[in-house]
Amino acid sequence: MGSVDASEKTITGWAARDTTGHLSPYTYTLRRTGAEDVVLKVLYCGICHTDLHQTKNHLGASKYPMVPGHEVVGEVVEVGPEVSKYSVGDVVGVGVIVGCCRDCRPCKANVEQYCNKKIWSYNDVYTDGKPTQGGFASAMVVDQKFVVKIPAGLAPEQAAPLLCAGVTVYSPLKHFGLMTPGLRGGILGLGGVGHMGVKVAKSMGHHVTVISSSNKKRAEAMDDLGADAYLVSSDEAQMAAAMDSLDYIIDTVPVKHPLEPYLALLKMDGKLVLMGVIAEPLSFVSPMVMLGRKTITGSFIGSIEETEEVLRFCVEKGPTSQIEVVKMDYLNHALERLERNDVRYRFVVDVAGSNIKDADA
Ligand SMILES: NC(=O)C1=CN([C@@H]2O[C@H](COP(=O)(O)OP(=O)(O)OC[C@H]3O[C@@H](n4cnc5c(N)ncnc54)[C@H](OP(=O)(O)O)[C@@H]3O)[C@@H](O)[C@H]2O)C=CC1
Ligand SMILES: O=C/C=C/c1ccc(O)c(O)c1
Ligand SMILES: [Zn+2]
Ligand SMILES: [Zn+2]
Repeated sequence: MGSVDASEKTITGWAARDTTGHLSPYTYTLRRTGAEDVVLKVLYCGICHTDLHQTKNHLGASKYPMVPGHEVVGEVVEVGPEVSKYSVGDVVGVGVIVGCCRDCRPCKANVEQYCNKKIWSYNDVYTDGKPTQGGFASAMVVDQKFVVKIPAGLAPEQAAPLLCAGVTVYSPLKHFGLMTPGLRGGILGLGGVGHMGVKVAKSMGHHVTVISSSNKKRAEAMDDLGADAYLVSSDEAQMAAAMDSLDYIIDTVPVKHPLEPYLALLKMDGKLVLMGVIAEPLSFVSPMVMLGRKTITGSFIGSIEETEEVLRFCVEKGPTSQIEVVKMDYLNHALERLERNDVRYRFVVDVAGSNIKDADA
């Protein structure tokens, strides 16, 4: 049993106000702690490309002011009276989803990320009618169902990228039966999600080929991340030599791009798993999938269960995220660098170390 603070907390987050995506301090109130709510002091929050899509309204549904951030690691500072899973002082994580209906087929199958009534951790409306706000803030209040424990052996800043990027690659590999050692995988786009793809797939015993838009990341991919091969997508000779060689490709490119060059890399029955959030039609001619019985599919983050699993997997098998830790006053600069593909490979904001001044403090 925990104690409930009956007052609303006034806190500060960094919010985008319009489609420029520029973030600045914003004061708002958190809901009163409900029976099953966990209040966390945010320690670290990773910056995902989705934060850019949302703050800049790439998907056309952004609502402002918007405090982004969905790779949140925090310390529990208060729990509601019916919280059984967490206690004050626990280090916990929150990802993309903070609510679901609990009654539909996906919810009953514990794949709540596919619930049509899911509630996003920001840019959405909570059950009390208030906007949800994310992790670039001093604190969050989250229902315990959408909170995961950060296991011992994982540094909090290291854990942050696993809560979106990590589980986003783990979930389809598991769901599509692609965890068998010896498989040959491709990672298209070596950014935040892509680099976790290399690390997780290597830890599963796969032969991993990075497919990148330039040669700039070759040495790092091979020497630091452990990739086995590296292709530059514009190099026709390299791409032709690699035809019919991959069991799957995890495609993380965040902008419109042709699919056919990558379908050609797949073996018979190979799978192209789309991850990038792209609000424009992508195209391919049907023989590219028919002649080889290939699959184009997609996958959306992972469930809470899979998030707990990927955290354990990383502790047991050892893959770590490669991060650049920055303070909150670097957030806009970090987003600009992310937009111009200048990060190796995930920014993580040291929120607690940034001395955010809350009105209540
Ligand atoms: N499906 C899901 O559940 C999830 C989807 N996403 C989405 O996945 C995509 C990737 O996210 P994330 O890894 O954080 O993004 P990053 O920006 O960190 O990485 C994207 C990578 O794609 C490549 N790329 C090719 N063309 C471009 C371009 N024009 N601009 C930028 N990058 C380009 C780059 O790799 P290289 O230099 O090797 O070419 C780049 O590093 C985003 O659309 C994001 O919204 C993210 C998380 C979960
Ligand atoms: O970063 C995680 C979110 C991914 C995402 C996938 C699909 C979609 O329509 C989104 O708005 C976000
Ligand atoms: Zn994300
Ligand atoms: Zn549901």
